[in-house]
Amino acid sequence: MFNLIFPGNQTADESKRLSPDTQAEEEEEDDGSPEEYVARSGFTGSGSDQISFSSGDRLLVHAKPSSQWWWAELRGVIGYVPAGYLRKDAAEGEEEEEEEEDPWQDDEYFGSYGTLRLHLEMLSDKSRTEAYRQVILSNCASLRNKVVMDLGCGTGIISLFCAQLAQPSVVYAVEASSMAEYTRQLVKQNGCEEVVTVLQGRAEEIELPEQVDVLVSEWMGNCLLFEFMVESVLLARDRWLKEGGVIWPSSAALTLVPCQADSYYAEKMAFWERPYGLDFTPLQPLAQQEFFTKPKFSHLIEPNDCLTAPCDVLNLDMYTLQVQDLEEIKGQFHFCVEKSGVLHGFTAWFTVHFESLETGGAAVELNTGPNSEPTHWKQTLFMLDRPVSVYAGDSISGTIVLRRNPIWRRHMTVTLHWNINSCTEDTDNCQVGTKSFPMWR
Ligand SMILES: N=C(N)NCC[C@H]1O[C@@H](n2cnc3c(N)ncnc32)[C@H](O)[C@@H]1O
Repeated sequence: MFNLIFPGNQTADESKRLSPDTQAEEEEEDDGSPEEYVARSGFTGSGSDQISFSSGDRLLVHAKPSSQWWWAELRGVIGYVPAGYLRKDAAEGEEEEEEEEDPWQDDEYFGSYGTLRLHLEMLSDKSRTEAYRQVILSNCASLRNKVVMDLGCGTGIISLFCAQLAQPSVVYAVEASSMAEYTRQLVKQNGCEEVVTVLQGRAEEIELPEQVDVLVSEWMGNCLLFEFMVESVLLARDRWLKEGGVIWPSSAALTLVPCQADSYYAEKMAFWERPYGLDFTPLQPLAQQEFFTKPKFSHLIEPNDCLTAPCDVLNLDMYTLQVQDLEEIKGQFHFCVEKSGVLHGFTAWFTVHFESLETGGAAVELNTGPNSEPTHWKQTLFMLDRPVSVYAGDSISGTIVLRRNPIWRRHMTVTLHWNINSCTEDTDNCQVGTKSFPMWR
């Protein structure tokens, strides 16, 4: 898991990592006059306060209330625009060599996997790590003499499980970060060098000496797709997986549920109502913008926060999924409210399945939802701008769209559209809502 750009609720030690907030502070102090920016790519605004633009449009930026959303003007229309879609327009004659930032942000990304913090977090996650161990254990007989690729092996834990619990002919452990040199030491330290070969490099670029029978990877990010490491897995599948080979995980599902989030709402919004007997409610619009614009990663939803039964909104088949499918993935949902309560938002989590190498063998499942052992991913909470009371029998239906950022290739925007239909016959009130959540650019 990797927090490329930290959400508003980042912890103190994470705040020192480069994030747009830091970049915004580093930009020269502006003198308040609007600045001209050029759109790197087109954007379709959602809601009344965002403006749409096309690639190449010149926008006048009047204010930068946050690192994610700026207040800008285009052809007389003013509204919020996503800062990541804009680049400064070089002044006339000024030779501004704008250092084009890597859209994959690989320096930060692989740089952070070169330290132990994230590997310790992943290895300390027993649910995650034991699930992969169970996959190897339950397929140990079929893995005999097989050629395996472990994509993004990190410290090599999956490769070591393969060598320790089964007898594959070889495991190619591919790792792009500097952790690879330590992974080699761990392989040797555990007497697995006969079976495990560590290759340092990006999976898309390294050369394997042969095709593989099994491609295994732990690629899942927050809300399943964040980091978009899945693209590397699909490219490796197409290039290195034998016809009839097995990919682990074999499938992935994203699950959604309408939920209450009383304590989070109280902590970030209700707090301003009467702090120390004073009325701080004029700050609530700021709180909404700052705390509810982005999803909340690592949210732990209690089962009784769920207002309905959850619903799988996306199902990905790792054998047929194509890289271009990742640009925009749509899902639908229909929930029946089981108990009256307050709809503060929606919570998402994922489940992956590992099919058995033996025909008819049992699949292994890794479920990161509230009814399973917690994992380091926990769940992802999408807070609505305003809570809505809902009643048993109401229905909540709508769509979820995961739209990959056309510029920052590890990021996406999650857009929710919902209709709340009251069940009481005498009122035909149907509340409609929509909100887009940048993750993170
Ligand atoms: N969300 C996750 N599971 N992240 C695990 C990412 C692990 O895979 C490594 N990794 C990610 N993408 C790649 C890639 N294309 N090639 C090789 N290693 C990769 C990364 O350095 C880290 O050790």
